[in-house]
Amino acid sequence: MHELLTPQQMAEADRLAAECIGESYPLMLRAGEVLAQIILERFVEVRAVDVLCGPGNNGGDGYVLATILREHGLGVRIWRAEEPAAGTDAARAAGECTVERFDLASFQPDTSNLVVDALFGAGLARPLEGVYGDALRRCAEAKAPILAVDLPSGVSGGSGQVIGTAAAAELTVTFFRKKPGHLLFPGRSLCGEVVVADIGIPGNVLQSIDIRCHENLSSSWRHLLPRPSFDSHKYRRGHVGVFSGGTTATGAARMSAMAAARAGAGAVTLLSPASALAVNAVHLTSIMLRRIEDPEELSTFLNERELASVVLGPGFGLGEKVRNFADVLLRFTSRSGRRLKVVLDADALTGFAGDPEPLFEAAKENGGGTVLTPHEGEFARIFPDIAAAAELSKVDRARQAAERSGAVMVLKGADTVIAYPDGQAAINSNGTPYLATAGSGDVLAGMIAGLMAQGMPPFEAACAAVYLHAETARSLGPGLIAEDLPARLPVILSAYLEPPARG
Ligand SMILES: NC(=O)C1=CN([C@@H]2O[C@H](COP(=O)(O)OP(=O)(O)OC[C@H]3O[C@@H](n4cnc5c(N)ncnc54)[C@H](O)[C@@H]3O)[C@@H](O)[C@H]2O)[C@@H](O)CC1
Ligand SMILES: [K+]
Repeated sequence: MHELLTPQQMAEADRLAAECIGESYPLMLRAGEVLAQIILERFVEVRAVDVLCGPGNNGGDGYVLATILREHGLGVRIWRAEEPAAGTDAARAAGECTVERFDLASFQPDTSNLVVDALFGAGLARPLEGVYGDALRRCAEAKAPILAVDLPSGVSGGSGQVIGTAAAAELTVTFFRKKPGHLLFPGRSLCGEVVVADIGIPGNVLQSIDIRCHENLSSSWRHLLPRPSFDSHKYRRGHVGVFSGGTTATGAARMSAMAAARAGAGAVTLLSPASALAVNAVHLTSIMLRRIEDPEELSTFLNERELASVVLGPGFGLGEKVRNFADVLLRFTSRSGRRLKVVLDADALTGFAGDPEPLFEAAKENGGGTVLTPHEGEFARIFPDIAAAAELSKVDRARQAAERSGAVMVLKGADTVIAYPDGQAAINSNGTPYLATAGSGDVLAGMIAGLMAQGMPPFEAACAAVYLHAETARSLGPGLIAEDLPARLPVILSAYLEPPARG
């Protein structure tokens, strides 16, 4: 159930289902029934319902719902600006519905009633304004309780962007599968709770649809989480290198290093400039320490020791050095024939601002073994044109950046998107505002490197790290600081290493 369908894919699923069943109308009847069931179960106090019906099939669901609710004795009124076009399922539903209609332009929300927003769903094609926008604005101002059918009207199912106007719902009932717009902000915050209802679309229609986007749930990667075998030794569990900044900027790398170790890497070495060796040494116990001053020393070290993955960027500093180090790391695999997976974060991204081509070239040479972890600001510095393209969803921005760089992209935020160069993408949905704290990104970079070092493929390692990072933060809650995350990670990780419960 973690597939996310674009509105076009959902229309295709509806079409295939109708082909299977013989007609599409039963799906609308079922949609109305499940909506009624949910309202009767969840809004037991409500005695009257105002159903706002649009001209398409979203409105059609509203007409079916209104009929059923009235049969259950609720006070029901329909508010509409236009009737559905003749010959559509919505027109049939409207024709079979004898609930009294009122003009949407005169709708004034009564906050003791439930408002059902069945104006527009998957078919939203232009900015929602005029009589529709005004009605939703009045709902928002009155803080009327709203149940949205499929999506809050005005929210794009594809991007989660508001097109024109939208009013926040308490509950959104969507059909068959979620859409990206339920998980991407601002759509996510306007949906309230999202319930996915079964309206009889057979699951096998998905076999004919090329799904490229998923909700980041553990079922996609849990089976790939590394488990040490009895004959493991520390280097077989993967050796991670993390690069430290200078004397006054060492903490970020130590947090990455600790996170890599807590994610299960067998050995972690902090690679520090000479100036910061003493300060790092004071703080390290199980993490090893080694001086790396310049690209030559780095190459020697890489040739000497079998590193599985590295983190470059947290607290590292900008300028030639970070660019040169990134180049050596990204080209190591093709030069040596030994696989080195590379996580570039923070300064290793900003270091390429204004001239990102060398980064993309080198990352491509690393053949899918690179993970870039920008937040929106860092993203805009290395992909300014993609960041500025307002028509692209966050998923499409991450995808285009992954394709351009040949790297797995972790575009961070409250709705972090993980994208693979082939277009596969996952949207994370368990984020928490407690993660908006200094150093949490350094921990994430270390977790990704730690999982990759143990052999987890980069895309799945990034998905798992993003999810487990958020889950760890949720378990800590108020007062969380980044240092808490690695310490807490083993508890969370062990829960996901248990075999999934049956059923
Ligand atoms: N078989 C199906 O296709 C099913 C569809 N279902 C419902 O159907 C919905 C999709 O139906 P539709 O494709 O008809 O799309 P909508 O009902 O979302 O809207 C399409 C109609 O709205 C108009 N429109 C679009 N944007 C507008 C705007 N900003 N201002 C004014 N008019 C605008 C279009 O011209 C079109 O007439 C889903 O969201 C779901 O609720 C469900 O009934 C389940 C079955
Ligand atoms: K709607």
